[in-house]
Amino acid sequence: MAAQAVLRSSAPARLLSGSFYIRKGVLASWQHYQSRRPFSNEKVLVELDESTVMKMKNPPVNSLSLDVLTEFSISLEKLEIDRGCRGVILTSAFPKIFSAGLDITEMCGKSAEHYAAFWRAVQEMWLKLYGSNMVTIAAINGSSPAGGCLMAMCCDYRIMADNPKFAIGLNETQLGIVAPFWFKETMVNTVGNRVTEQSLQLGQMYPAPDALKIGLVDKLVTEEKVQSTAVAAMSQWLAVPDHARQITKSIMRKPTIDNLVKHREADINNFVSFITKDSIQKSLQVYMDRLKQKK
Ligand SMILES: CCCCC/C=C\CCCC/C=C/C(=O)SCCNC(=O)CCNC(=O)[C@H](O)C(C)(C)COP(=O)(O)OP(=O)(O)OC[C@H]1O[C@@H](n2cnc3c(N)ncnc32)[C@H](O)[C@@H]1OP(=O)(O)O
Repeated sequence: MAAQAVLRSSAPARLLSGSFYIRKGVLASWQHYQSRRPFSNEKVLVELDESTVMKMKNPPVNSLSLDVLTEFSISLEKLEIDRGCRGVILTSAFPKIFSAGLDITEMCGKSAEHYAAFWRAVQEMWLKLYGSNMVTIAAINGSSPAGGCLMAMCCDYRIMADNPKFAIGLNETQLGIVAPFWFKETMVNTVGNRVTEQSLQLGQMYPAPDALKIGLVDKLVTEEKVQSTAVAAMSQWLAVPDHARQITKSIMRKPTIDNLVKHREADINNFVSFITKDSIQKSLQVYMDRLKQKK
């Protein structure tokens, strides 16, 4: 029930509405006490040290299952209403993998109701992260295909481990599926139209150095320095007055967010009718089999 309640609330209210601050003020004291403690979730750890760090921990590859997405949205919502938290670093608990993207098993052989619930959870994660009032920094400590890349692109700043074996991109077409319009818009807002057009059609994954060249990530550092560099970047971003930074972020992102909010139900219906097609189910199955065979 709690998960559903959170999943129905919408992120733009956080980024765009003044009432958010009133709510923050009223609830601040007990929330401050509550949320300054680390959360002990199963698959999304929230550590409150020098900086607030959200660590995805869904072995083996941090695929974004319905559970992970739900837990992620709830954790982010908790931080969002915590006045003591102005910024969050998003990373992975595992070396070498940031996130393998959406959990393909959630999109195979399930009911239409399941697909609809799953897709709503994907949308909610995006609305909350892309629409966050907080400074969000992705510490990309490994590969990050598709939904993993989307999460990273939702952040304000991206630091990636400097290893050409780690790649990032929206590779959906390689699976025989299509990145929806709001994935596309997030990428356009990050790297521009021309690069997005080519990347999406080819389903291109960019090794870290190439990701830096096209502006998909902002900085490369050695694997060991990813998190400390994120902490340093966070202090830089937090030196800017919150209200000015938040309004600017909102001006930049509002049209993209509004577009999904407006078409949210149609987007769910589109996803369900697309993913239930036999040909798409077959493509996903072939892709999964190939993943398993590569060992
Ligand atoms: C016209 C309108 C359109 C409307 C919308 C329509 C369509 C919907 C679009 C949906 C958008 C989709 C977004 C996505 O995110 S799809 C997921 C894409 N992800 C990938 O392609 C990543 C695949 N995985 C990998 O490339 C590699 O696993 C790796 C992440 C680079 C890690 O490599 P490695 O360390 O070598 O691990 P393994 O490959 O051995 O994998 C370990 C086990 O994990 C399983 N696995 C991997 N990825 C996933 C995944 N995304 N979901 C579920 N399971 C995954 C893999 O099969 C291995 O399992 P096993 O141990 O049981 O063999």
